[in-house]
Amino acid sequence: SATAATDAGDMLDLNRRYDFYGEVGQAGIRTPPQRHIFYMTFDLTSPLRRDLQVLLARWSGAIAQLMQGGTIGQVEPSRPNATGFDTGEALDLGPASLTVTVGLGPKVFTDTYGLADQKPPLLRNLRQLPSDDLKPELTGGDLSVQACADDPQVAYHAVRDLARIAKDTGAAATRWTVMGFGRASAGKGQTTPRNLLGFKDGTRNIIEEADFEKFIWLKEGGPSWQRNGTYQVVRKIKMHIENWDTDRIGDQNNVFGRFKVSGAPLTGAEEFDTPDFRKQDPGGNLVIPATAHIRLAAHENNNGLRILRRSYNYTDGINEIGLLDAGLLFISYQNDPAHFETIQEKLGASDALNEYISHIGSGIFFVPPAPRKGSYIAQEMFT
Ligand SMILES: C=CC1=C(C)c2cc3[nH]c(cc4nc(cc5[nH]c(cc1n2)c(C)c5CCC(=O)O)C(CCC(=O)O)=C4C)c(C)c3C=C
Ligand SMILES: [Fe+2]
Repeated sequence: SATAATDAGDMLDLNRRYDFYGEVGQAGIRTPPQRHIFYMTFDLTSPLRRDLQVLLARWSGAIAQLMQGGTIGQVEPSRPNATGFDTGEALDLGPASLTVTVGLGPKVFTDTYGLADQKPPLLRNLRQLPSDDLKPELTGGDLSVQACADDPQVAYHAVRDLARIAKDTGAAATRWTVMGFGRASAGKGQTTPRNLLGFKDGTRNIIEEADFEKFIWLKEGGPSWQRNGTYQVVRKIKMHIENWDTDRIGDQNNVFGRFKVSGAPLTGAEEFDTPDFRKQDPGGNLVIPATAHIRLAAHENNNGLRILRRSYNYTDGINEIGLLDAGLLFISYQNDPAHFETIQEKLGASDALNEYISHIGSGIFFVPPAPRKGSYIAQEMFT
């Protein structure tokens, strides 16, 4: 059709704002995906516990103000020789549904910071997975910041001003970053968007509250302050889109096990029809092929495992040989990082999509619950 999606969750309201404090998990996880992301990781640069503590406190205060559409300090100080605190480029743009989600990497929970005994029980580096082609400069990080908004400049401003605070405290320095667009996942009330391969992405995602309780928020194990936290896995996945564009449509549909335009499974007619993984054609071949992405990833074929996907499309422009350089910033949330590994172990080994993608970046972070008002992210781990 020639019209844009008009589900309630697709309507842009640049005055919409979310709360940083007091929610179950941090904002930016269950929040219906906004249109843009600026994702950045940081390395810790100070060995001092106090510096990390001050950074998390100052980030929290700043994020709370930014999510309300405010500045984090003066843009134009009255004394002419003073420096502005807020860089100013988001003035007048509104809150634009900004959420900033902060994650803590494995190095936070070490003796360096006296935090080894506070380590989230399941936090560790991901194991090496089949088909990994990870570049060190796009991998790892001790802190992550996921800023999402309906205006890209609002998201960028948030990350930029948080990076300034990191530098100012001497606690952390930038490591790797991805700017993404065209949310490649759907939340409640949203039309399923498309990734850069042209397929609807996010059809069978976690939506219901009961599933968030079951698969996303941490409920037990570890220190009590970690309750309602979750684990964030991020993968920068390059897509060889120029090769993809030369592939026959029948093959493209077989790669995913779905029809490109409707998003319906190859065994159905409508997007939300349940795939029938047993169905065979008259020749005895599986209608959804053995190597189809959805067959390998579906909870029916993974002992009921489900993860929340909150990905975005990205482009890095043109590569060194003149090809379009683009892909998917895949972000998933789950209450055990092994759930991601179990699915990716299968995908990395057998997915027909592997011909067209490479996992080039990776990170894993514990995302603490939302702080209470007057408190800051992970404050309890310092007490
Ligand atoms: C390890 C987890 C996953 C990675 C990595 C991943 C990469 C990836 N996916 C697409 C496109 C689609 N994925 C779809 C479904 C889907 N993908 C995963 C997991 C990973 N994907 C799951 C768990 C599911 C749901 C499976 C199911 O229950 O049926 C789909 C189909 C539509 C949908 O349900 O979202 C598409 C399309 C790309 C392009 C990609 C890497 C670049
Ligand atoms: Fe997928």
